[in-house]
Amino acid sequence: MASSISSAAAFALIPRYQMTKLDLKERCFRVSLPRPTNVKSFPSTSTRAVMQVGTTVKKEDLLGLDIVTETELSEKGFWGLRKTKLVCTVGPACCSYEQLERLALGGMNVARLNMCHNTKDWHQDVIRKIKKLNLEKGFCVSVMMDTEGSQIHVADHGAPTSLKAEDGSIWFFTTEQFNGCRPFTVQASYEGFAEGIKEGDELVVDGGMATFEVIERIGNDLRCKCIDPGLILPRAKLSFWRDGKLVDKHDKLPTLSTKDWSDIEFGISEGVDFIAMSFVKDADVVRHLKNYLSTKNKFIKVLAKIESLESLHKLEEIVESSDGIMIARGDLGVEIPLEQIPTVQEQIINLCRKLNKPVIVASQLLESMIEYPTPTRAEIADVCEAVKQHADALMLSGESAVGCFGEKALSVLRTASIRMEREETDQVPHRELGFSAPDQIAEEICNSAARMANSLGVDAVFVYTKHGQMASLMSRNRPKPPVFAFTSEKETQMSLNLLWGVTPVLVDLSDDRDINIEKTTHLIKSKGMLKEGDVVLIVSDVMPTQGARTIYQSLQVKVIC
Ligand SMILES: Nc1ncnc2c1ncn2[C@@H]1O[C@H](COP(=O)(O)OP(=O)(O)OP(=O)(O)O)[C@@H](O)[C@H]1O
Ligand SMILES: CC(=O)C(=O)O
Ligand SMILES: [K+]
Ligand SMILES: [Mg+2]
Repeated sequence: MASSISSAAAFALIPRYQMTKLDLKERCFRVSLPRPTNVKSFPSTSTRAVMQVGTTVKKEDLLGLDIVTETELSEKGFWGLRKTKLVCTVGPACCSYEQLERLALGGMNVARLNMCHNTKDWHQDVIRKIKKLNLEKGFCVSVMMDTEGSQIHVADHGAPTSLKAEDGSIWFFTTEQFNGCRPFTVQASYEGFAEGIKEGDELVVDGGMATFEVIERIGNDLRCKCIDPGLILPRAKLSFWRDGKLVDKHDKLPTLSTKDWSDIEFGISEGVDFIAMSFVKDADVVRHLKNYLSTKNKFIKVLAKIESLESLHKLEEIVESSDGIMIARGDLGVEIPLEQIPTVQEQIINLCRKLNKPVIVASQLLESMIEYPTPTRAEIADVCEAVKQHADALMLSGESAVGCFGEKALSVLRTASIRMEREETDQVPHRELGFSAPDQIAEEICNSAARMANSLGVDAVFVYTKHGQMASLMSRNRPKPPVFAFTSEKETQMSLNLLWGVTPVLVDLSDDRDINIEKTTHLIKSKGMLKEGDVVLIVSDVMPTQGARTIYQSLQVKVIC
């Protein structure tokens, strides 16, 4: 894009902080330019990527950097890198090798597989395609498995795609299994769904898509009258309300069902990077899964999904016990009033910043793009608000899984989040996001490092890390320059894919900090990504095995020569 507009016009469009960089460094075409207003928004991924679908890369060309970052760096320089990470749900609309490749090129950092849908064979096929793309084409896309969990929903029984409930119509909600369609009858997924439910309670479909009043309970079944007409979609979620309060039924349901455990075994054997646990109730269940994984594959990260009222009551312990959080606004909106979601989202993100856990904002970010090629203005505002609130990652659900414009939706997420990141960097002075206790050396180093990186205007931060701890502490502080996290652990590289502003780089690190710095600087310089006079801030948690020095976490500023 830089070459398509004159340098004078380009200069006028560069935000303030980038102008400073230009003055200092005279590198106008290495600076990424914001989109001018007269250019059509949201280009398709295929027109912007230099790396074309179908190209195979030579391994020795990669330097442990993934191909998408390398292309972006060579086009736009350090300051042009996107920082917010993007998660795409894979479904029938994007599961071929070519479609997955296009999503990877479009910036997908993590592919999510929802075990609620489709067969194990289908999921296995997708996981293997992603791993093949990583291996053969130089991508670095992590795989997240999302458990089905136990929830009460309309069973999949091959009925028409949706049922229409008219005002005053009488419906029968049953647990009896049947195939096909029975008039005015809905099959519920869970045997005990009517337990404890009384006449006069309200049955709400999908958080308000339609509402019924319970008029009679007959054994396990309910006879209900529609009091707010609407649609009952396949797998619609069912919740009960009494006197304006949710009747909580999750306490009777296991967080990990027998099917979930079998899916987890499958995920372990297929080598997924993240397991997102649906309907987490408390920290115990998160610890239980983490303990189990520690005996099988300790590198798999456990993400707790916040999607029930109960999880909000135990938020702090859940965040603390997990490796990261997903704000699953779809189901959360079934359990709390919709108008509370923006505030709850902000509170969860703040807590994740405080406890240093990556957080994904999920569901309905660009819902209208399932059907339409452009997003609504409100959707863009939602995406920007999530970035502003300091989310690490944004997620596409139906938009990519079943939507007609999945690749475009990804491009919209990318463009909107980059724009918001720039405005934030430009306008907001450095804010202390990291908290640290007096004895937390690593935290204190990273808090200071972020402050220094911003005030010195360094070109990049290099972190040398074994398990990603220092990289996450740097990311938490939202430094303005990009963070390159060098690690020799493949698993660490994959888990860093969810961290805001962190580009993981796989290299063979030694225990000697100086050798590591020398080697990686040389590699990056040889690719033309660093030049003489560039300033790099260096943070390391790679511990020397010999020598008497005990302070192994270190901070250093280096001018490239
Ligand atoms: N693997 C898949 N196969 C078929 N359809 C899928 C698949 N994954 C997602 N979908 C479709 O995409 C839609 C949105 O996907 P997503 O998994 O985000 O939503 P969800 O089912 O509401 O999530 P959750 O059940 O975790 O709350 C689903 O309703 C489903 O129709
Ligand atoms: C993503 C998810 O599970 C939800 O929004 O409910
Ligand atoms: K799920
Ligand atoms: Mg959910």
